[in-house]
Order: sequence, then C-alpha cells, then structure tokens
Amino acid sequence: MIELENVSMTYPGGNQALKNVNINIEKGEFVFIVGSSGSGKTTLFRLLLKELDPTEGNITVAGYDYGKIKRKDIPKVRRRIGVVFQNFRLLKDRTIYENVAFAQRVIQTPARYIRRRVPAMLTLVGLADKYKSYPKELSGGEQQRVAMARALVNNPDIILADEPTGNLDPKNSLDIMNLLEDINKRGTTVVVVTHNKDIVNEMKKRVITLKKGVIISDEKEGGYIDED
Ligand SMILES: Nc1ncnc2c1ncn2[C@@H]1O[C@H](COP(=O)(O)OP(=O)(O)OP(=O)(O)O)[C@@H](O)[C@H]1O
Repeated sequence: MIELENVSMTYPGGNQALKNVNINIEKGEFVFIVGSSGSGKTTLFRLLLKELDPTEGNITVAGYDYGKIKRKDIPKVRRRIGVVFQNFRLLKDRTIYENVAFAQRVIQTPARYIRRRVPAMLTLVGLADKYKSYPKELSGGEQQRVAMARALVNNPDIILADEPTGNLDPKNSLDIMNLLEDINKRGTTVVVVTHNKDIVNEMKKRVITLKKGVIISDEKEGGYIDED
C-alpha cells in the first residue's frame, strides 16, 4: 500500500531531512512513525501526500508510482488518503455536518450519496447527535472525531494522521486511538506520526523510529524508544 525505496530528501539550502529510507507498509497495517523533533516525520508525511518530491528514491502509494504519476492523477491518489492533523483543521463557520459533507462536495459526490454517507460517518465516530453544532461548541476530542469522520467520508484506503492526539488529554487521546484501531480493523491502512510515548507503548503496533532522517528501528509490536 505504501512503499519507500531508498528515499532521501534534502531541502533547498542543504538540510538533509531523510537519508536512504526504506519502508514497506502492507494493506491493512497499523503503523506508528516516531522520533524526536527534527527527525524527519513531517517531511515523510508530506512526501506521502506528494506535497514534496524526494531528492532521491521512489515512493509508491495505493498503486501510484509518484515518480511517474501524471499531474491529473495526483488528486486521485490524494482522495485515497484520509488526513488527520493535530489542530483538527475544521471550518469554523460551518456545522459539523457541513464540515464532513464538504470533503464530498469538493469531489462532486452526488447529493443523495452525501445525505446517506455523512450521518453514517458521524454515527461511526459517536457524534450523530451533534450534526448541527459548530466546531467551537465541541470539545477537542469531539472536534478530532469530526476530523476523523471527514477523513473517512470518501472511503480512503489509507488514513495518515499527524500527531492526532497532540492537543488532547490522555482520555481523549485513547478514545481517538481506539477509533483509529476500529477503522483499521475494517481494513483501512493507518499510519500515525506521533510523539505520544504512552499511546505507542499501550497500542503494541508496528513502530518505525526515525532519528536524524534515518530509520533506527522498525519493530512489529514495538514500543517508544527513548533516545536520550
Ligand atoms: N521547508 C524546509 N526547509 C528546510 N529545511 C527543512 C524544512 N522543513 C524541515 N526542514 C528540516 O528537515 C529536518 C526534519 O524536519 P521535519 O519537520 O521533517 O522533522 P519532524 O520529525 O517532523 O520534527 P517535529 O517533531 O519537530 O515536527 C529538520 O532538520 C528541519 O530543520
């Protein structure tokens, strides 16, 4: 589902963020990407979305070879990736329903399909009764669940989450992780970039650890490696 072959990324100016990274993530896996600040996690995330191109190596996501992909196919591959961010990134002036529906409207999904799909996603994340609320009326944990519903609404193959529990307390963090685990059990590949040591240790999933742009460990049922 996701393959990086000898991927290196050097930013203009000379910062080498990733060095010869090899990762293979199969369909249906749940993977944590961890590492201290500056280790290259965000760079990896942006490469997977094709927001950046590597300076060396090959990336394949959902069957698309990023080195050969046609420009018109980039939105197609992005549609197969649901993205969740630390700061939720909801539209403040839209209701919860509209926030989730918006992701479908932009890809011109038929209205009758949206009317079925949005409530189903809000039910999945436990927020069916909040559909008329605005983001500021919800707790941080609830807002992140809306962001998850939005990420899932187009039925992606992959969920990419960048520090999804970064703004949440331990209870809400665990709820979000349990939701990601449920989604994973339904067949979606889940990749979570995080600093959250407790969560990583609790979940016992595959853990890939980056340090200064190099993979220093890739463990099947791993834990958080303290570097200091
Ligand atoms: N746009 C950029 N231009 C130049 N250098 C960059 C750029 N973005 C990141 N870097 C450098 O690349 C390296 C990796 O950064 P990256 O943001 O990928 O790390 P990170 O693991 O996500 O860190 P954090 O946990 O603090 O978000 C760092 O040395 C950083 O300074």
